[in-house]
Amino acid sequence: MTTDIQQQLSELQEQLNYHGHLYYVEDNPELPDAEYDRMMQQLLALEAEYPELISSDSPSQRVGGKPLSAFSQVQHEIPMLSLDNAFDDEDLDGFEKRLKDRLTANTTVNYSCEPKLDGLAVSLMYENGVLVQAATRGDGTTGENITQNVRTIRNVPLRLQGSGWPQRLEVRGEVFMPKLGFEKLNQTNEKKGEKTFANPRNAAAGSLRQLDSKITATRPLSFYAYSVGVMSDSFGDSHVGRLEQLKEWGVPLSSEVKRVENLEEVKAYYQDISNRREALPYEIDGVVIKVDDVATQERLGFVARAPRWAIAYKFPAQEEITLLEDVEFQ
Ligand SMILES: NC(=O)c1c(N)nc(OC2CCCC2)nc1O[C@@H]1CCC[C@@H]1O
Repeated sequence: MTTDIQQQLSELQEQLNYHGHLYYVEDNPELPDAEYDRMMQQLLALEAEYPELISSDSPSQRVGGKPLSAFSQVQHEIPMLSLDNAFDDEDLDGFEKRLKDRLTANTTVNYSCEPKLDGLAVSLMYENGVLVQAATRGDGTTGENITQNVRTIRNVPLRLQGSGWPQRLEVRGEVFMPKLGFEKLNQTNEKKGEKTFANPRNAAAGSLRQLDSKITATRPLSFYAYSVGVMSDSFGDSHVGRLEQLKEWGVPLSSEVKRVENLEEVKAYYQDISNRREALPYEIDGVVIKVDDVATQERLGFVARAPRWAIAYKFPAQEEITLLEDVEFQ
């Protein structure tokens, strides 16, 4: 009897995970929402009848249990670093000069170019392909355990897809609130006379810091990966290649991640993203440039808390741009 029910449960979970991935990660659903909801109701009914068969990575388990009294602490096995800043092309030239001085002459260096998402850095730990822990970056060494809240983020896979992932795999990335979701949340809160948020970053931070994950579950949060931390088996020798491998395993990435072959192309990428910044569905405050080759990253290492092999190339603060417009129209 139970095996038959178990068969039915795992098929429903499989279907809901597959269609949930298409909807939340690929933004390309195959199923009408009503059909998806009907299947979820079916799963919930079955699990209510056989609670002993509920598995933690079931799609029905996204919204956590009772509220926490406090967040427990998490020690990051590998520190979560911050980034040095560049503000103009000269700073960028200096970044490349410093790193090339430390490499054998005329080493060609490819770069990974990524939008610098303006949200909160988090760490997702997967064991045997199942999400077992999520933590904030905190001070880089110690963060807060926000697993219950991160599980409510619809594009965060509770279970990795495909196969071949390391037994332990830490995915690092940014939790953010897309601009449209932010606008809707503030309008709703305004109407209800509740507090509104100053910007999507604050809204994301406030939503992740809820002790009651049922509140987090109502907030339009999203997640994009940007690096790998702990891995029990190493994979890939290119940073962009690793990110693409994460995508194969069902982990969402920004579609703007790109490998380029030299600093000129980095500057062109920066200009292109800067031109399209207002049209992007999420807020960014620059682009992140990384040496793509993993072995070269390891050779270059870090200075204090920031890597020698990565830099954030920031846009001028918005108010400066406004001043500039004032000057032009005066
Ligand atoms: N905010 C981002 O989009 C971003 C990114 N695309 N890539 C990285 O790479 C890490 C790994 C190596 C050094 C920093 N970090 C990012 O954000 C960091 C997290 C903490 C401080 C920065 O905001």
